[in-house]
Amino acid sequence: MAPRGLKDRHRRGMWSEMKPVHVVGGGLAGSEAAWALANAGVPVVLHEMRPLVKTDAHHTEKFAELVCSNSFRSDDWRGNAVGLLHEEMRRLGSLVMASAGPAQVPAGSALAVDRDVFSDAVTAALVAHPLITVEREEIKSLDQLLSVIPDARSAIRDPGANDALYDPLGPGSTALRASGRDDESIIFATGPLTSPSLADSIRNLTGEDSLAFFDAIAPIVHADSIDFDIAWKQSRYDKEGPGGDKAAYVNCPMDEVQYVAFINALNAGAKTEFKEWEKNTPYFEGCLPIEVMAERGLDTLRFGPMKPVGLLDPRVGKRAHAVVQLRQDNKLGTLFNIVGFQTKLKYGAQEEIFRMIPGLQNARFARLGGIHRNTFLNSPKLLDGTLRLRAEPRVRFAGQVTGVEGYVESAAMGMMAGRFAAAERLGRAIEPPPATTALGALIAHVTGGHIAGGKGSFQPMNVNFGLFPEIAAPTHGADGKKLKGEERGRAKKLAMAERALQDLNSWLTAA
Ligand SMILES: Cc1cc2nc3c(=O)[nH]c(=O)nc-3n(C[C@H](O)[C@H](O)[C@H](O)COP(=O)(O)OP(=O)(O)OC[C@H]3O[C@@H](n4cnc5c(N)ncnc54)[C@H](O)[C@@H]3O)c2cc1C
Repeated sequence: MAPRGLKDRHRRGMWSEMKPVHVVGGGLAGSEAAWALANAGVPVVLHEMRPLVKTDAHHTEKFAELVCSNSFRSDDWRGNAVGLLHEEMRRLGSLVMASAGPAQVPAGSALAVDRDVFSDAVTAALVAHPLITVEREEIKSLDQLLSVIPDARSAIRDPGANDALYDPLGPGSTALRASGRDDESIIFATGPLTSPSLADSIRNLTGEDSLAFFDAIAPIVHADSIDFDIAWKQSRYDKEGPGGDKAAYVNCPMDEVQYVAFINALNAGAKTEFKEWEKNTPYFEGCLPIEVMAERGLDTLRFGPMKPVGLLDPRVGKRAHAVVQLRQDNKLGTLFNIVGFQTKLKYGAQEEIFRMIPGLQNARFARLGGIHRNTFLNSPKLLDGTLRLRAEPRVRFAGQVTGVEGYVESAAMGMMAGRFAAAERLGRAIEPPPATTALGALIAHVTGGHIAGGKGSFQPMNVNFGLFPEIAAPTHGADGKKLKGEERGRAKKLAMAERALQDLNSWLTAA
């Protein structure tokens, strides 16, 4: 997948003089960052600690491993912000998007993949690229790849103080060049499970002490252990997927008595104990453990992941009181994950309680749910507009550790960090994409565009239209009729998406 001519130019030694950019972490973000750099003609050393050092969630040594769900969520750019992000990434040559296409499995209007086919494709592309060298090692501290660390704490007290000094095109460049430090460039894309020693080093440099909190993993069930005399296949509201498939999900119905018993069992089930350092750390709101939702009230789950709307139980010809949905997890269709059922219940309790779900009474679990750490920076305070650490601008961050949430968002932030670092290395000016685009809106979120002065409490976020600048919503449809409620909302999203793609194209042309 490397662009034509790159291999030849590499063989002729055109880049032999150029110092590589180091990318630490070969997850979603690190893979995209390495790809963006290498395709711009910049050599890359990609450092990945797996399989020598493991994380609590990864199971393989592949790049861009999907640790939980196999879904990149909606692929519809016209009505959904993550679908728009897919489209923008495709236009910028995303490796993740290119590898997802051939790995796709049925999931209605969502883009879901066979996780092995997907990661194999990303890994093969990176390993084959002539400008990418892979090093399997843990980078234990920020300064392991840097010659000298400046007085970071003073820069934290006065954010931006180092900006001019380190700007490769700015007034301080000459002094840095003389010291041989201006061509050092590292992207840390070590993700929510950044190894503890590196996390300590980041904390020491930034002075931040609130880098960790958690979210949880949903269980995966073997398809042949689902009882299809009870469960049935149907997409919510019979929404069509790409191949016209209206039955992408497996649905397990519950009546009121079964539902109440299930909630009681969740509330009583044995939970994983929090470690001392994990206490008082908040969850991702979008990824709450099922038992935490159950604690919030009897009907919370019925209005969340167990909502029965848009689904008709064919056995009785009516809507169930609650429905548990499962989504295909691999290309073969042999595994299904329980949608939204991330959990911190103990393994024994999970098997017992999830087998109370009608249709899953004999379920065999390929993977049970789990609990994990999530490491992220207070980015509005720490990072500049091109994702550089203000206190040490030779260092960039990318991916989930910057405070975005989700596979696609993490990959997007890797792609942008790679493009910024490539432009810097090649001596080209680069502006972040406009905030009217999904990519620009995400960067604005993490670098403080939406939090005045970078103050306030910063929380990781999925891409959503709430991050985009306002647009006047169309009041009338193409047929001249006045739009109402939901119609107007849809028209507004479409207008925002069209504006985004237009602005992205202008930005790409100007770059
Ligand atoms: C358990 C779990 C479940 C999740 N479930 C979902 C989900 O279902 N859907 C979703 O959209 N998002 C999910 N996320 C959130 C997030 O989108 C993913 O974690 C995503 O993989 C983040 O991409 P990343 O590239 O930033 O980090 P990662 O993909 O985790 O990549 C980071 C890489 O850095 C390596 N690394 C770490 N420290 C070092 C070091 N010191 N030296 C060298 N290498 C290092 C790791 O081994 C890893 O390969 C989940 C996160 C976790 C932890």
